Amino acid sequence: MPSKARLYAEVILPLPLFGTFTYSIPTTLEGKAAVGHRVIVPFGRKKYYTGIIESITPVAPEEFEVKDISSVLDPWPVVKHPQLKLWEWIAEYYLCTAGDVYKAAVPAGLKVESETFIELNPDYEEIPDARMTDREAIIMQSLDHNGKMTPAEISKKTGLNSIESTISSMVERRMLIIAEKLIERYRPKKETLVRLAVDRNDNEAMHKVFDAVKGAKKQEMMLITLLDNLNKRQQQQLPPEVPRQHLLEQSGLSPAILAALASKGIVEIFTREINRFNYTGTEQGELPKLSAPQSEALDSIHRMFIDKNVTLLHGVTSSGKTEIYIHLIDYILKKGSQALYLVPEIALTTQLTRRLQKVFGKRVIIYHSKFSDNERVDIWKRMLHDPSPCVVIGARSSLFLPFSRLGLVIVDEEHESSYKQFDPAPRYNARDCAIVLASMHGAKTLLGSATPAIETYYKALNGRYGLVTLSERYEGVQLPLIEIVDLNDERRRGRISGPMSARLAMMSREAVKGGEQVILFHNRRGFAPVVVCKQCGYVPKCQNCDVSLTYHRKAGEMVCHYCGATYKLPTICPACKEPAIEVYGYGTERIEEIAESSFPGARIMRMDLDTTRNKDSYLNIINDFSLGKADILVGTQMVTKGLDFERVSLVGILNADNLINFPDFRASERAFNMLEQVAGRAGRRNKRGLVIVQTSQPAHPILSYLQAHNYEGFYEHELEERRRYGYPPFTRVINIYLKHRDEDLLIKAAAGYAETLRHLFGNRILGPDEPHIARIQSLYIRKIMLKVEIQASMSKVKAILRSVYEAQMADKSLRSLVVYYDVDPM
Ligand SMILES: Nc1ncnc2c1ncn2[C@@H]1O[C@H](COP(=O)(O)OP(=O)(O)OP(=O)(O)O)[C@@H](O)[C@H]1O
Ligand SMILES: [Zn+2]
Repeated sequence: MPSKARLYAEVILPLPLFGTFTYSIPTTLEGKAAVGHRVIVPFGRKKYYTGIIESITPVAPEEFEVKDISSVLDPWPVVKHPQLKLWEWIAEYYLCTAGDVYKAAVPAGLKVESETFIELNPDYEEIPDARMTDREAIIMQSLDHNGKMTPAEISKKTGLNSIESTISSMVERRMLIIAEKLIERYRPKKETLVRLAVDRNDNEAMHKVFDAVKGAKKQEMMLITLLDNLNKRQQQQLPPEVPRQHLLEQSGLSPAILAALASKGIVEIFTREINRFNYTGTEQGELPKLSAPQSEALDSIHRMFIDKNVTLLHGVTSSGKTEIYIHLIDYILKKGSQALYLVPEIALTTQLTRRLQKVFGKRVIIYHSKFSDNERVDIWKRMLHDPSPCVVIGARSSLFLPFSRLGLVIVDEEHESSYKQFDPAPRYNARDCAIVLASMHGAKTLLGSATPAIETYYKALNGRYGLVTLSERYEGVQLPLIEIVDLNDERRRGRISGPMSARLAMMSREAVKGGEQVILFHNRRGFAPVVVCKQCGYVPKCQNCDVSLTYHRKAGEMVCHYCGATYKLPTICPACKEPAIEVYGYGTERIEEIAESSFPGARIMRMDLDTTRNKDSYLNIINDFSLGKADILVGTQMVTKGLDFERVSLVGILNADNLINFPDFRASERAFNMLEQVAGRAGRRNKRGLVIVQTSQPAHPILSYLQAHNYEGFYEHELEERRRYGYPPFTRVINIYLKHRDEDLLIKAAAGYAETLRHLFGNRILGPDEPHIARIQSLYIRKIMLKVEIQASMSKVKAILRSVYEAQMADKSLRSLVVYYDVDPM
């Protein structure tokens, strides 16, 4: 029998393993399995995963036996061509695997995976004298009672801990069997509807229907409610069906009544899948009218885009960058394309959504990680099947949505470090990926900021990017006045108690009295960042991380801000046994409390990680503050950027030292940006705002640039430092992280690794160093830094890094060493 040539698929799996995996396409699936499709494939001994087909080839792999694809999940590709190209680029550039990118890019609901279930072996015959331990008996009973369960469920049901070894011994003795089952996590949303089972225009039939409910008052009422609704819907040209819930609520009758009508064959009750994506936006409204400088800037952007793919809009805070973005988006939508509007933090989507919906109505799509997985799948599906013009507002992961005709990407606050994902891989910078994504679509990118990243401004000045400047605030409001308060001096003069100088307290009080609002910014959350024994100096640390704990009073516990582990505050010092544990310092929780007592009558709100755990909490805080339901907003960096509150006249920065003193080459840049941004929240309308900066280093150069709102000056100063010490934009930095449970082994391994690298890269290698936090989640950490000249070939550099990795890992004793890279660290 002449065998037809087979086809093979290269499949990306959601696993941290390099490369793609080859599967054969069974003849039954030929034509159905194509690039970008979701497929279920077997992997390892028993597992099944959802993979994405990256490519198809007729060339059979030589060395090994390939397995078949088990099934193809959809009749269409779930990932489109430019997206796959972006994934490839990210994996290559950020030195991670395609699987890492896949995991981050696609909502979990689209990744059906197999899960391990344990069940009783129906063929197991109890041998009369076989001994069973108590634990085994309990597990047997529970499985008999509940049917198959995952190991975790068994643990929960039986209350037994560490059951893995018990289970595996029972499996070996054939008492239990392991089954793999595919779990689909995505649940489509369903709507239950009611329609009439007979033709409403058929008088005879309708007579019979009314006869059938004669005497049954409630059924008759229900029927009339239904008919009423159907009439109304007919007038509105809507389909002849009514949501069941609506009928029940309107009639005030029970589901049993409706069921009775159904059993008499009068109505039909049926369900239908609906997209959670909410189409109920308002209709398209007016575009904002631009001021003269804004229109000029918009024209310049259009002109820049003629020969530049990327343009930087450098506009001071409250200059109306958002309004310009809105005009650009409108232009793109009218051309029939889609736009992506990236913001660095979810908090920013709330105010923006409202501003954009006013103009673009239901064409605004919001996407970020606070959406439930089901909601994310629904948005994904909508984007997949509906290529019509839309604007997506989102945090970094919205980059991965299946755009079909992207025409414009806006990266607002492009300097923000939160665009960089630090953990887990892919450690990508969404701004830089957005530029690549746009170019893959032939689209343009607009970067916007009042404080551009040094690298971005450098590229703009050198002509790589277009540059458009907007140097005045909307309606010519002056940039806020910056007043520096010297904390040391205040202490000497006894003019400070607690976290607030007398000056800041007085100005806050005055602002509130005058009906204005105040933002107090402090970049530490919790109640007190220092817990210490007064007697012996003992400081409680996280058991998993090299981090001292922060006391959270409301929760009544100490928290590790790295891994989230919580501990009880000891009353007695575990080291010296004295009851001398004290808490010091200030976090936002404590500042809120102090503000409450210092400003009696003032209404105070707090916005930080602890008060914004769920999706609506941002919205509520921002809305309430906008509506003037509070006078003072205390917050962490969340309050610093992009937010637009009309009545804020005073911003207090409680401790600028926390920002300035950071041992890393980006510290000054980060501090300047954050200070300028938070200052920019003050006095955005009408009156000039005031910013009070408390610091013990009043002469620090950053602060004088801040006082003059002199971004260019700061840039020149910082660029000189970067040049002198060989940092970006003059070099490219790749940090190589090594982690291991065993510190001694790690120290040796890191020294060896750095030595090998130094042979190849010379003095471009720095370290190994112990990072600021040298142990996280029980793993010790060392960092090696590689700085390469900007002209060097990155593909060569990366090839060398890979070969070093392979050579090092050949040493069996380093098997469990974790190695990863952070390319362009922030
Ligand atoms: N052309 C305009 N018409 C009406 N209002 C405007 C106009 N331009 C700006 N504004 C108002 O001025 C305020 C500041 O504008 P916007 O928030 O766009 O500034 P921004 O440049 O994005 O500032 P930031 O960098 O601080 O985020 C907003 O409340 C906005 O509505
Ligand atoms: Zn920890």
